[in-house]
Amino acid sequence: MSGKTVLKTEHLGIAFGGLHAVTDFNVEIHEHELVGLIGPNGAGKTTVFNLLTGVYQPTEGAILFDGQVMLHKKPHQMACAGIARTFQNIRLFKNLSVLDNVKAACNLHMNYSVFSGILRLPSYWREEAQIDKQARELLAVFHMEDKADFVAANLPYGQQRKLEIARALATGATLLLLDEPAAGMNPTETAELMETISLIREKFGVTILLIEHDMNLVMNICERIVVLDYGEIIAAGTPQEIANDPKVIGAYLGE
Ligand SMILES: Nc1ncnc2c1ncn2[C@@H]1O[C@H](COP(=O)(O)OP(=O)(O)OP(=O)(O)O)[C@@H](O)[C@H]1O
Repeated sequence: MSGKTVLKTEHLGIAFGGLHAVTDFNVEIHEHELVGLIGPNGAGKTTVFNLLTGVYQPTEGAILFDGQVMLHKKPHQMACAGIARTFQNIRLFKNLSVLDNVKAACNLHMNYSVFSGILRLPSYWREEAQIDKQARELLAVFHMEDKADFVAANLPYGQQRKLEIARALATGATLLLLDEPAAGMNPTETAELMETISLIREKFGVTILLIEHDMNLVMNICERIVVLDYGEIIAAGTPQEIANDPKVIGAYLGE
């Protein structure tokens, strides 16, 4: 596999009391890769995302991001380092406009001081104008520029999901973790989402790890797939290899 390693986990694991939700999770993901993380309900997929984003601290193993060991990092520190995510249940600022949702994420890297922000000094306005421009450009990539002033809660479901991805990208992330991006979407919205995911990978050069139950989406756009069952990796490989793996078939059929 070519390209530098963006994310590496070494024997990553977490136990909640006696329950080992994730055990000995080892993956290596390279720059620009699009990797799927699949598995039956309760297999530990979201827990892996919570570990990678600092929501949970591992009880075993390590996470390396861009070659750095990410030890005891909080969610905002993971975001600043370049790991952004979306959620299974959409978490937008529902009462804010579409544009403000994206701008709030851009603010992660704002440089003006609190002082110039409070006093509205020229440096604040310069940066504010720049962020406005960036946010609108990002919305245009998602064909949502005409929705900039809509209240987020009023968008159709599929567009709320797209906005969540736009917001994750606006943080300047290099690794995007998408938790069931197609959940609740109709086939047309899912097809459009698949195009959007491919497009943003090309345009922004991001690396993507996605959890998804829609096998059509996973098999079509992922280059590699990692399969979890009862918190452990039972298979990893190309979509073709995964589709024919007896362990995977067994896990899905509950054997
Ligand atoms: N904070 C927690 N405390 C206790 N148990 C937890 C916690 N978070 C997750 N678990 C347990 O860890 C296991 C894995 O859950 P997780 O949500 O990661 O699965 P999943 O693969 O994402 O499932 P789904 O596809 O249904 O979303 C489950 O048994 C769950 O109950």
